[in-house]
Amino acid sequence: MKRHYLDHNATAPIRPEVIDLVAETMRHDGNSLSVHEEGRRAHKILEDAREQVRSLVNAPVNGVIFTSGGTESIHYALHGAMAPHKIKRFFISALEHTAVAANAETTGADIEIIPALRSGLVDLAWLKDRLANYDVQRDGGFMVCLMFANNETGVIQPVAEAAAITHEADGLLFCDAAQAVGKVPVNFVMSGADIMSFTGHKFGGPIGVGALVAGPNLPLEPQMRGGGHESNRRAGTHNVAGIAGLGLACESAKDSLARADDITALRNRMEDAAIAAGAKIWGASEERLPGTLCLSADGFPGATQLMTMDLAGLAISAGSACSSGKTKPSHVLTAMGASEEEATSAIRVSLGWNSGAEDADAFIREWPKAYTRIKARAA
Ligand SMILES: Cc1ncc(COP(=O)(O)O)c(C=O)c1O
Repeated sequence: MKRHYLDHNATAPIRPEVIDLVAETMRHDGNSLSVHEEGRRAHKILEDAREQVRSLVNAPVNGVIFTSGGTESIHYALHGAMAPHKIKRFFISALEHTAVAANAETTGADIEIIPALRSGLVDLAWLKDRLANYDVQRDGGFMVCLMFANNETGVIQPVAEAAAITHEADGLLFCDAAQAVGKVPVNFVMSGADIMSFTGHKFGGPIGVGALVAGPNLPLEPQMRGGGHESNRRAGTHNVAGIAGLGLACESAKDSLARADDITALRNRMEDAAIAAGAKIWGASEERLPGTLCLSADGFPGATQLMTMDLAGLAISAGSACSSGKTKPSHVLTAMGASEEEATSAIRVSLGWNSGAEDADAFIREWPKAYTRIKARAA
């Protein structure tokens, strides 16, 4: 049976040209700190990849630090800011990936959750009100954490506005752009974020390689210490092949950005079919990632939907699968005001760089049929 992969937000298939480059680079791997020819070649590969990353997200010169992925970048951003910026409090949007709150908790700083609106946007009015009473001299430094786009609903967040509110009160803004880079235009400078993170495997790069982007003059305490890699900012022998793959994925992603309207049209076709069958869509009133569809289907548990679609040849996800690997009710939908029934009957369908009409058609053929069957059984 032909499989249809509709779970790009969990991880996207790696691009074939990236596999070729990673394999080729591994054959000649050198240590980028070695001064011999092999080392110099590795160094050049890294710096070329850094330029490719910089160009995709408009990062400042010397503003890209390579890491092992999104989770490490989040850890680095939060823990690395603690001492230099005397952080005493994190304001974390209720929509963030679990890695953000989990890493903030281990810093020992206080945490406040910024509520979400039913639309899937963060509640900026809440943040504005809260920061009007915040005094950095009295209360200590703070960081606001707001993702670029949500992994479950795809809703694009008002990062630039949040950054302006944050800076007005002398805080730092960290933006987890893991789901946005390579899918929609991301411009670090225009976003207003002080620190941004992303990961290669969400848009066709290799798993296990990502980046932290920050102005070169923003003090951040290194979290991995040892060798002098990444200009003493992140120790450990470089994953040269993986980084070369990340660079190429950034280059190739420019084509996917050009396909965004096509991907949106495919998503909208699936969405219309789901609505016609009785589904409720999350985040539909806001600007979303082109390929992301999050729906609830009363009486059709997410785990059952996942298994039914899997048997029909479609890979989708249910609940917070992206972050937990489990199908517990999504904290994102719950924060948006979903009832328990709505949250437990939610699934996420996500398209990406290699999705085509046949993938959307498979969903349109299989999902409404399955839901109609479930409803008929319950009647
Ligand atoms: C929004 C978001 N942030 C961070 C991550 C973690 O990235 P990584 O899997 O590279 O550690 C993910 C994906 O799991 C994500 O969706």
